Amino acid sequence: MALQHGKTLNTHISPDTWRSTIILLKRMVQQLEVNDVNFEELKRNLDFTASLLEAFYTNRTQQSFDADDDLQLRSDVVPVEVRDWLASTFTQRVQPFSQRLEEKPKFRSIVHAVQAGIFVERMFRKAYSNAMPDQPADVIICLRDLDRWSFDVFSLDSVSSGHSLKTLFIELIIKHHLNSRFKVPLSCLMSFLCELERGYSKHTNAYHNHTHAADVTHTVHCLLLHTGVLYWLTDLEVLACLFAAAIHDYEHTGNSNNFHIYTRSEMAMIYNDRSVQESHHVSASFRLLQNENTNIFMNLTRPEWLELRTLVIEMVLGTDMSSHVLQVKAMRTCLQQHESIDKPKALSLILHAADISHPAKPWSLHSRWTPRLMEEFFTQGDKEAELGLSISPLCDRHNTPVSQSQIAFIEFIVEPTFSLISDMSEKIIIPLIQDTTDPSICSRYRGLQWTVADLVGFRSMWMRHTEENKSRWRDKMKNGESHSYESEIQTEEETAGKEH
Ligand SMILES: Nc1nc2c(ncn2[C@@H]2O[C@@H]3COP(=O)(O)O[C@H]3[C@H]2O)c(=O)[nH]1
Ligand SMILES: [Mg+2]
Ligand SMILES: [Zn+2]
Repeated sequence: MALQHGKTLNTHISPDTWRSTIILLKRMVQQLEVNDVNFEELKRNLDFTASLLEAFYTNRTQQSFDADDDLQLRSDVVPVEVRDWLASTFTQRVQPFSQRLEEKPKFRSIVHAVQAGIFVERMFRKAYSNAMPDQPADVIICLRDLDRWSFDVFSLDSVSSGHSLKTLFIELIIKHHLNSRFKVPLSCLMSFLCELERGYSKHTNAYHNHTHAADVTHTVHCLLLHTGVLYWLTDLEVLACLFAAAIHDYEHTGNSNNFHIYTRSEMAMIYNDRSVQESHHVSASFRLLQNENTNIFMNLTRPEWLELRTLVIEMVLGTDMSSHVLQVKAMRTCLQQHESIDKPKALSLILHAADISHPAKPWSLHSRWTPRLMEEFFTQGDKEAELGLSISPLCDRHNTPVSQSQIAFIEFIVEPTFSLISDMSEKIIIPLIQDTTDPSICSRYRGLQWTVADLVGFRSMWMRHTEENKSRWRDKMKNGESHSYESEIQTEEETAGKEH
């Protein structure tokens, strides 16, 4: 029994986490023995162990991802069209990672980490939001859920009159104290965000618009918070993460990179077919900063600015889906070989995970993103048909198995990525906790202890959602899914009607 457990744990929950749990349980017993019980703490610790056991239980039924065999697509399970799409989108052999200066991960001091833990704990528990004072009441109410994985960005977009990206970005910058730390002029920030939102509307995309950018920015914030990776970062790195998320699809054309390459678009010519759109998103966003009125980083020192730019470029280029397999493989190998984790690689993976996170969110959100994305794919298919090109996989509005493709996307792409993020975060966070030997820090230990609990809870939370979403898609398949877009839109409206 013990051996069997150990085997499963190696893939999903690290021995360090189990050790921390045992310490926690022993501490609870000691407290009970001497009748020194803090009910809040006891409840939190029990929550933690329950979440861990829940994650363990779910893991046993979870299909594991073997990075050595790329996507491991079994032809009897995945339809040909979906397999073609997965292979052409995620396994393209691209250029090796660019050489960067050998950079050892820089840990914030443990004192810093513990302080951050307490700070984050406070952020979570705060019953009010730090919203700008002149925000409408509905916006303030909506932003109270900002730290929650189930935060509804569609609601924020509606109560902020279509300014979810602007509202959310400002809120997060203030929340992380980055405006004061980097002396970001508020007027510049406003103008920059207006331009950013304008760029996201340029091609009137159903999916790749400012709401998606707001969603990804929020998700990056949540990932940093719930995994505890936030404690590992400097303020500048947090700023880089939020900025990269906000700009990561700026001026997206609504087409795939392959479409740009096949049609020899202007962008493909400029960027030599390499990460065509991602290169544009970064380049065009940095161009915005060239203008004095929109230069939100005007008060950064030159080294700060260079470090931020390097990080943002690497993170946004890492959202090119054709680098998915390489990214996942490299991080898996790093974890397996107990190498130190490269910060830019870790942060790129977090942005990539946030970019594909909606299938790991509640169905009420996932079911609203899917038809938007499908409509964008189908619009490209219509263009391809018009141009006499063959229609790309998943882009034929009359013949696309949406449910099957979503199940495959969740199983082969989303779950392995989130599993990796969870493992990586454990590896980053556990040493921060174990190194806590200074007695003055021990008294503040509870903040970080709580974070480990949150990290374990995070794993079981996303697993619950991916399982639920796959099961919803399976039900749709059983009920005879029509391959037409109209039926998907109707489903979305029904869902929204039922759940709101
Ligand atoms: N098939 C499928 N692809 C998705 C889904 N969510 C995101 N993606 C793809 O993942 C990509 C991530 O980067 P982008 O946001 O540029 O474009 C996104 C889509 O191409 C999904 O639910 N299903
Ligand atoms: Mg993109
Ligand atoms: Zn995106």
